[in-house]
Amino acid sequence: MFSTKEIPSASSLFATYASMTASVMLVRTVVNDLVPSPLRVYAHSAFRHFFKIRSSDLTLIIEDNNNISRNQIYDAAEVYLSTKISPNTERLRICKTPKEKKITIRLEKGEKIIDSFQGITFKWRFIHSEAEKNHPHDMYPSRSEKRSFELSFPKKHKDLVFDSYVPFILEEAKVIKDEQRVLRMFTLNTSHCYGGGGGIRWDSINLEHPSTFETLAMEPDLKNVVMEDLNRFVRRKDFYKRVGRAWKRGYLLYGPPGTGKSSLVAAMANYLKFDIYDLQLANIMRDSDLRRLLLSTGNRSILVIEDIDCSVDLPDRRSGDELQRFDDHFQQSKAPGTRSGDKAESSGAKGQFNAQLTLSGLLNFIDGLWSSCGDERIIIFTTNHKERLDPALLRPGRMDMHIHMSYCTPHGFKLLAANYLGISGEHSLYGEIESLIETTEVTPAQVAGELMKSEDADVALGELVNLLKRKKLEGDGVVDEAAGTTTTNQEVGIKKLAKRQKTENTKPRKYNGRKRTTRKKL
Ligand SMILES: Nc1ncnc2c1ncn2[C@@H]1O[C@H](COP(=O)(O)OP(=O)(O)OP(=O)(O)O)[C@@H](O)[C@H]1O
Ligand SMILES: [Mg+2]
Repeated sequence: MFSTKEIPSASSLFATYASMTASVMLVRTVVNDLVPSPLRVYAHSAFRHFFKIRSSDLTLIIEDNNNISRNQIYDAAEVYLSTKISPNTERLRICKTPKEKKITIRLEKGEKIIDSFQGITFKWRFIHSEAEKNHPHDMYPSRSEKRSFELSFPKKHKDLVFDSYVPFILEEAKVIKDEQRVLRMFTLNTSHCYGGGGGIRWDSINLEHPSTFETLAMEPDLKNVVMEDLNRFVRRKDFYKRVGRAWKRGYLLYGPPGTGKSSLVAAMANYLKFDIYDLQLANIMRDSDLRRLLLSTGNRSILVIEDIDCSVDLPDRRSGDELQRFDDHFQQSKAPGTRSGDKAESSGAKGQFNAQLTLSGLLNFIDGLWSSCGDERIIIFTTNHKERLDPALLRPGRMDMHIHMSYCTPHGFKLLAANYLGISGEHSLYGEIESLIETTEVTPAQVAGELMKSEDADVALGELVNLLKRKKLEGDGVVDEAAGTTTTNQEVGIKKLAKRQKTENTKPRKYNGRKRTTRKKL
């Protein structure tokens, strides 16, 4: 603190400043005259080198692209940092496109985020700048946006950042993106094909099937085996490459109608976050179409062919005349007044005329070109009649896993009761239901149907008891839905055994067009 007396006057301050400036200029003139220029420059830079204040931090610049392709680290950081927004953040950008499930949150320019990883603090800053691009031939300069992140951290952790932190962000972003990903369900659009211009092509809608492994009534051991198999498949990219196999896996789901085959396909898609391509072979007439369609499927997808036993006939290749007749027939069936969507009708027509599509052709293509041109492909066939399938489909290595979806068990029933009625513990009717289920072949779909009849657990379970008793009363037997006949338990056993023996002894007959009146879709 100065006393009033000690405060220097403005004129004395000016005089001091003027004399100092004069001295500095004098020294500079003397040095310039006496010291040669190169030596002067060297001395100057050496002085700056030794006396500059050094930062202990390293800053990495992560730009959004390198002018050719996107920078994966930038994209991952953008996703990762959107989960690290702190209460201090002042400006954010939000967006939601029709195809997105959730609102996307991104940082606004200049915003900072503090993150910590393995006890180390990382400072992130989002930079968004606009630069003018001046090309020699452009009359008007265009503006280009540059987005980047600055990542600052103590220099000594440089290796940790490259070896652990950045890979961690890439992995985390993948998980977050998978969670947010809206799955698509692709089906065939035939409206433009065969004379209508264009060709058969995939159309997609959001896949909003709610089936998951939690909601599936399946024996826990089987469920675990399937989930573990899927996990192993997705994490073994390097393995498949090393052993020279295409990164694909095939599943055959078989069992009576209403046992959850389609639900399992949806559960697998939801679990892996894979899109579904529902290939209705009945709509494909030419190998060339099939090839084009399969090649246009995306990676990380499940290709499903439902009811493989009835959707493909395997005739010998027929003459071109017959193919022409088929095309004519197809055009007629699309004429007004005909039921073009009738599955029985179209499969009958196909069985009669289709000459170009064969199951072995399909399998060869799937084994060959298609499987090797993409990554993370799953193919699933479903059938109610495994014994009717062509041996080519069942030969080792073609379908990696055969999954039998069977009738409801006491465990499956309890899971459905918990899901549909919210019963968490026991119920007075459980004992009776469980013993009835053990001795009656009832599908999970039938059980679910009864449980949906009332929100009142007592009423719904009462309905289920009635159904089970009715089934028992029908001659202590079961309804063999696949055959559409009622048989006794013993006969079912005998019939199954007979079928199996027949299958083992003889080549399965080619089954052409099993007709079903109702068709459940994914
Ligand atoms: N195992 C199951 N767990 C839970 N729900 C099931 C199960 N099986 C069937 N359901 C219920 O029954 C309905 C029909 O099942 P789904 O379509 O999966 O049977 P499916 O085996 O594919 O029959 P289909 O052979 O006729 O195609 C489903 O929407 C689901 O609500
Ligand atoms: Mg099905």
